[in-house]
This record gives sequence, C-alpha cells and structure tokens, in this order.
Amino acid sequence: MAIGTSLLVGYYVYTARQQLGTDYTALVGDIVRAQQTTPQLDHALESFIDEPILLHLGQIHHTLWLSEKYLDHVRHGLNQHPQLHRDTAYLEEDFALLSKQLLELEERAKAALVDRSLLPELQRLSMDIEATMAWAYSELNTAVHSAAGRQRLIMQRLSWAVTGLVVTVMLIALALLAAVLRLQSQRNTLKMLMLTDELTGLYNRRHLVDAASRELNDAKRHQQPLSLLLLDLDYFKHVNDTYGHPCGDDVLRKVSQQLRRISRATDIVARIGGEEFCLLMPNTTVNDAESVAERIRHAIALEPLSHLNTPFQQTVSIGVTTSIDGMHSFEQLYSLADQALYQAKALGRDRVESIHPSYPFPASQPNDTHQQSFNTLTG
Ligand SMILES: Nc1nc2c(ncn2[C@@H]2O[C@H](COP(=O)(O)OP(=O)(O)OP(=O)(O)O)[C@@H](O)[C@H]2O)c(=O)[nH]1
Repeated sequence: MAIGTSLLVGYYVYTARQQLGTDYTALVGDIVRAQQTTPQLDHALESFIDEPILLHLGQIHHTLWLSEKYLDHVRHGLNQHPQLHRDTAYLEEDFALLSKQLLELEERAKAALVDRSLLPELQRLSMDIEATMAWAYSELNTAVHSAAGRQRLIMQRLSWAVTGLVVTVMLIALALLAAVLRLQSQRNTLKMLMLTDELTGLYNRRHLVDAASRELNDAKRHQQPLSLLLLDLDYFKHVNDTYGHPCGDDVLRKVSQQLRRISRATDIVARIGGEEFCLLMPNTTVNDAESVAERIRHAIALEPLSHLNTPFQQTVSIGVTTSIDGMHSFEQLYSLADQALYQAKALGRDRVESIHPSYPFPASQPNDTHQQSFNTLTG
C-alpha cells in the first residue's frame, strides 16, 4: 500500500512540476526574445538615419516584424497564465501603445525615405518605443519571476506535504507489519507451548498422536516400516525420594538431551508422562529400532549424574515395536510397545524388549524370543 501511494504521489508531483516548469520556461523565452529586438531595432534605425536607403528600410521592416511577432507571443503566453495575466493587467495599455508605435514607426520610416526632414521625428519615436519596451518587458520579467517564485514555494510545500504523507503511510504500514509479525510469533509460541512439554522441551502426547497418524499414513502409502519405542525410567521414584524433585527434573532433562542426540531429525521424540518417553521412528526397520533402543539404554546408563557430589546412575527400560508397512493404528502399536516395556520391567529393568505385530505371511525376521502375535495380544 505504502509503495503504491508513494508511486502515485511521486508521479503526480513529477507531472505537476513538469507542466508548470515548461509553461514558465516558454514565456520567459518569449520575453527574452522580445527584449532582444530592442537593440536590433535601434541598430536598424541608426543605419537608416545615417543612410536612409531602401536596404536599411528593409532591415527596419524586418526588425519591426520580429518585434510584433514576439510581442504577440508574449501576450498570448500571458493569456495561458490567468493569475499572471491579472497581475500584469496594468501593462495592457503599454502593449497596445507599443503595437501602435511599431506600426507608426514603419509608416514614418517609409515617409523619411523620401523626406529626410522627418528623420529627427523618427528618431524620437524610436526612443519612445525603446523606453516603452524596456519598461514593459522589465515589469513583465519581474512579474514572471515573482510568480515563478510563488509557484516554487507552493511546489516545495506540496513536496513536504507529500513526503510527510508518504512517511506517515510507511510508518503505519511498518507498525501494521510489526503488529502482524508479533501476533504471528505469539501464535507460534502458543502453538509450541500447546505441543511441547515445558520441562524438557520435547513434544507432548498430543503432538505425538497427531504426528503418528501422519507418519502411519505415509508409511502405508510408501509401504515403509515405522517403529515405536516406549521408554520408562527405572526406579525414578527413588531418585526423587533420595535426591529431591529438582534433581529428578534434572535427570529428566538429561535423558531428553540423550534422546534428542541419538534420534534422527525425522524421528519424533515426546515426553508422554512423568518419566515416560516415546520415540516414533519413520522408515525404521525392526533391527534398526532395536539397535537405537540399545544405544539409548547404554547412553542413559552411562550418563554421569550426581547430587551434592554423590554420583548415581539412572537406567531405562524400553519396549519396541515395528509395523513393517504402516498397516496398523497408533493405538495398536502403542499397546504392543507398552506390553514390551512391561516385559522389560518384569525381566529386571535396564533392558530392551520387543513385541511386533504378527502378519498372515512371514514378513520380517523375528530376532528375539519376546515376539508375540499382535492378534493374540489384542485378543
Ligand atoms: N522430578 C520429577 N519427578 C516426576 C515428574 N513426573 C513424575 N515424576 C515422578 O516419577 C516417579 C514415578 O514413579 P513410579 O511410577 O513409581 O515408577 P518408578 O519409581 O520409576 O519405578 P519403575 O517405573 O517401576 O521402575 C514418581 O515419583 C513421580 O513423582 C516430574 O516432572 N519431575
């Protein structure tokens, strides 16, 4: 909007300046040319008075023709500027007198060609004409210059007004833009807050469920595997009870950092409960998912933790499940991973257990003794 307004106003000022400037330039040019005829006429008359011959009469005739022509141009030019015309109305009489004197001069010059006694009278008339011309054109010059000055002042004020307007419009546009950006950023922050966990900065359960449905659709469309890891810290209550809740929070943050570090950019890491985490891994096979789970388990067990210089260790139990073609719902996969996690806890904790969905045809290589039929499990 600001750019459009600036362009429009700029174009208007440009055309206004051009128009006014051109008009005055033409008029001033005509006045200067008209003034220049005075010395020419003077010179022609001098030549004629010195030697009143036909050739010099011709020069007078030509100069008078020029004088009348430029006088006409000047009067016509004045008519184009009503204000200036009004300001110089008092010169009309002088212009009329000048026209009359120029005609008379030509007549008298013709008469003086045959009767030289008329030459002094001719000289007097020419002096009168010069005086009238000098006075009228000088007055006209002054009037044109003061009108041009007024015009410049108006243009200058107009330019200031336009500049002010453009700056105001631009400031308003900038303020609006800033407000929109601020709103957008607040919206993004709010959205992030709604989708993330405050303590760890990981995604929350709500985002996980949404993302899982999208990822499962993709996996189904491209016939790709998708794996789900459920993680639960072992004996975390003990950490809280022994070292305090803030220390427990610190452990949760460190576990989150490890999860972020080990997972890929396309994985979705979420904190879904107090000390429960979930890792959704698109395009990840059974073997890869189990190997990631093992890496996480090791990394957390090796994480150096301490409270008031007392070192302690935190372990994690992990349940793994993989859909090899995305043909399962999130609830089905979650239920299998949860049962695998339960097994890991039951078998002593600090371990990874897997339970994968069963397929009508052998679709994957079972690689652990904990694989069970999804159909059996969901009964
Ligand atoms: N510091 C901290 N503790 C939390 C948070 N959310 C849940 N907890 C604690 O996590 C502990 C979970 O304890 P339990 O469910 O008994 O599980 P556990 O002690 O880890 O035992 P197992 O899971 O059976 O190995 C409880 O003490 C909760 O108070 C949290 O945001 N910060």
